Amino acid sequence: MANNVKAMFEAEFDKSIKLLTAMSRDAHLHELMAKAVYQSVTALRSGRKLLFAGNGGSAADAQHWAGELVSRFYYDRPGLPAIALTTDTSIITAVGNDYGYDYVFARQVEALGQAGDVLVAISTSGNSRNVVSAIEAARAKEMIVIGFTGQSGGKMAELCDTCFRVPSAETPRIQEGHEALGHLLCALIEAEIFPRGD
Ligand SMILES: O=C(CO)[C@@H](O)[C@H](O)[C@H](O)[C@H](O)COP(=O)(O)O
Ligand SMILES: [Zn+2]
Repeated sequence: MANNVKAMFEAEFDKSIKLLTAMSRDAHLHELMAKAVYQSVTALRSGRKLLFAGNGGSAADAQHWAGELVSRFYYDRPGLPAIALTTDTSIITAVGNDYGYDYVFARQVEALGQAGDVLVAISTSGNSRNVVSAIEAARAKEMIVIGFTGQSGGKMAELCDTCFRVPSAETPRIQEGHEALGHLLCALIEAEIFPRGD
C-alpha cells in the first residue's frame, strides 16, 4: 500500500510538473493569454460582463473564477461583474426538464447575455453538447467566446474567438492546466483594471 501510494504520488506529480513547466514556456499560450486579457478588459471597461460555463470539475472552475472576479484575487478593489451559469439549480432543473440538458447554459446565455459580453466556456473534451450550444448562443448574440479545452480541442476549437488548448489528453491534467490559466487570467484582469501603485 505505502509503496503504491509513493509510486502513484510521484508519477502523478511528475506528470503535473512536466505539463505546467511546458505550458509556462509556451509562447503561443502567452499570446492567447494576452488576447484573452484584452478581450475581457475591453468588455469590462465597456460595462459588459463575463459568463462562465462547464460541467463537473469545469463547473467548479466556472464558479471559482467568477468568484475571484466578483470578490477579490490578490488584493482589495471593487467587484467585477461575472456570473457562473452552473449555480442556480432552479434554472438548471427547469431548463433541463423542459428543454433538455443540452440547453442548460445556452438558455441562460440567451436570457442574460448581451453583445460584447464574454462567455468563458470550459470543457476538457471540447465536445460537451451543453457547452457547445452555449458557445453557439453566445456567437448569435455577438458575444466574445474564450474557451478552455484539451489538446484535441474538440468541437470547441473552431467556435471560440480565443481557445486555450492544454497540451494533454488526460482529463485531470487538462483541468490542472485550466486552473493555472484561469487563475492567471483573473490576476491579469485585476492588475489591468485596478493597477496597484506599488
Ligand atoms: O472532474 C472531473 C474529472 O476530473 C469530472 O467531473 C468531469 O469534469 C466530468 O466528467 C465532465 O462531465 C467532463 O466534461 P468535459 O470536460 O468533457 O466537458
Ligand atoms: Zn475532477
